[in-house]
Amino acid sequence: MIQTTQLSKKYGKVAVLNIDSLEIPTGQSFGLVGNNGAGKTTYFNILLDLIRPTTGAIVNHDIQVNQSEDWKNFTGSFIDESFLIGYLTPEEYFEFVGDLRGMNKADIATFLTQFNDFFNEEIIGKKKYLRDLSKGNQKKVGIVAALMGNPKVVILDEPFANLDPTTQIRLKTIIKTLTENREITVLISSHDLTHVTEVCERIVVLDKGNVVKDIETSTATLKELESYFSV
Ligand SMILES: Nc1ncnc2c1ncn2[C@@H]1O[C@H](COP(=O)(O)OP(=O)(O)OP(=O)(O)O)[C@@H](O)[C@H]1O
Repeated sequence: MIQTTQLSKKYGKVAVLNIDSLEIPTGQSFGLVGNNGAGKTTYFNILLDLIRPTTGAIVNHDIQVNQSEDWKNFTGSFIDESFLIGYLTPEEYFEFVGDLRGMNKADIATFLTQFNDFFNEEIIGKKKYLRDLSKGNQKKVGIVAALMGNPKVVILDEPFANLDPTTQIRLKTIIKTLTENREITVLISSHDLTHVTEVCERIVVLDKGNVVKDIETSTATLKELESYFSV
């Protein structure tokens, strides 16, 4: 369970996030949508203790994220390319992250074979530094690294952006597989309403930092969101 209580973030006098209460049960696939500047990344950054809230707190599986780092052992995330290390190759980066996650070389090799299709022969064995990969290929590395070491919580900020259509479809399969046993909590932000409604069982809409919709995904959700955003 991820519990958010009386959370706010202000820059100067400008409030960019204001969430009174939000509970994300364990095993839920949770989608966060909202227009540019709505506060999605701010929420994820607070959840990952990358920025401090002005008020309130987020508790990830009983650990208040800005009071202990223990949540890092079971939380995988990819927000943006600042999570990568540009002067490493993908293999070196996966070894680095895998090592942090308690995986040995054999574990890492076995883990990576699941993603052969997702990588589409563009990641492994190319002898390229991460900084020289295309934006989409950097994203593939970041997403896969976020899944290393059997995390209980996975947080992905706009995972579909910059990916080609084939890879987007493969990513949807990966996310659905990840969430099918309902043990892993997956949080995704997206501007792609079709993808997010397909992979998330719950969608929260942020507008100027406020929760304006909290929907259990159904066949009507995509239309509801499209009509909300077309106003
Ligand atoms: N360091 C900062 N100083 C001032 N304002 C900031 C700072 N960081 C973020 N903001 C503001 O906070 C608001 C929320 O930004 P955030 O990145 O969370 O939105 P978002 O929903 O992720 O948007 P997008 O869809 O464009 O990625 C924006 O108005 C942004 O300009």
